[in-house]
Amino acid sequence: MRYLTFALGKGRLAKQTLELLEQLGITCEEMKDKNSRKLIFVNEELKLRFFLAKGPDVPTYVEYGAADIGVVGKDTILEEGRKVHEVLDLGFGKCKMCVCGPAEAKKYLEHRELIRVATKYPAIAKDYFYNTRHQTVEIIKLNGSIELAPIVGLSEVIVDIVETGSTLKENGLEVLEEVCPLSARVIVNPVSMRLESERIKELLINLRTLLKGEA
Ligand SMILES: Nc1ncnc2c1ncn2[C@@H]1O[C@H](COP(=O)(O)OP(=O)(O)OP(=O)(O)O)[C@@H](O)[C@H]1O
Ligand SMILES: O=P(O)(O)OC[C@H]1O[C@H](OP(=O)(O)OP(=O)(O)O)[C@H](O)[C@@H]1O
Repeated sequence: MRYLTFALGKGRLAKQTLELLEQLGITCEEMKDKNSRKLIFVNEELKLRFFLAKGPDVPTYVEYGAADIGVVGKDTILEEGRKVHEVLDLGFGKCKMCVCGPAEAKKYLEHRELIRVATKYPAIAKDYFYNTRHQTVEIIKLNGSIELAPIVGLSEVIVDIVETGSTLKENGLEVLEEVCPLSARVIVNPVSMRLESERIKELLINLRTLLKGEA
């Protein structure tokens, strides 16, 4: 039997993903060793391999088949646009992609003005402004602390993730429009989906049953 390989996004989603897999009896003891510099972890008994990667790299590993299955935020799936099957909403990591800014920026949206939009998600921002709002804008890619942009005058608005809203509030900004809801999703390589359909289907059925029980 060949190994089934999982790519998990580092950071916020990793812990809950591992906890969920553990509830299905899929454990990887080695992965819990915080001092280890090892990148790939193996469960010999179940013939499974796991690795942690930067979120945006997860769909890349899955598209190329270097991982059969991945767990990543919906934002990353939309932004990366990779050829993968999105098969399950895990229901955690819930947040929203929003257009945010100071209250005064509402008028730029109402009048569809040529404004600057700072974001870590240029593809999502472009799709939203051009295809949904039909508004021409200049998109500026940033890599973090996006809320700074309208404060220091880099852009009129931002497109960013909002969870509790406290980052916005503490910086005098607000949600101006909601782009889409987000949560952690399971993605699968299209070829693996056919070649390993039995094992993958069983895993998905077990995950769905577990999630229903938790709902
Ligand atoms: N408050 C939040 N901020 C950012 N992402 C969140 C939040 N709540 C849930 N998420 C989800 O968690 C995923 C992973 O977020 P995390 O910040 O760990 O990774 P990242 O954005 O790639 O971070 P970094 O750039 O710091 O490595 C996001 O893609 C998103 O789907
Ligand atoms: O609505 P809230 O609960 O305040 O969460 C939203 C904030 O969290 C994320 O930033 P993150 O902590 O990932 O840091 P970053 O801005 O450097 O990416 C996101 O980009 C927002 O800034």
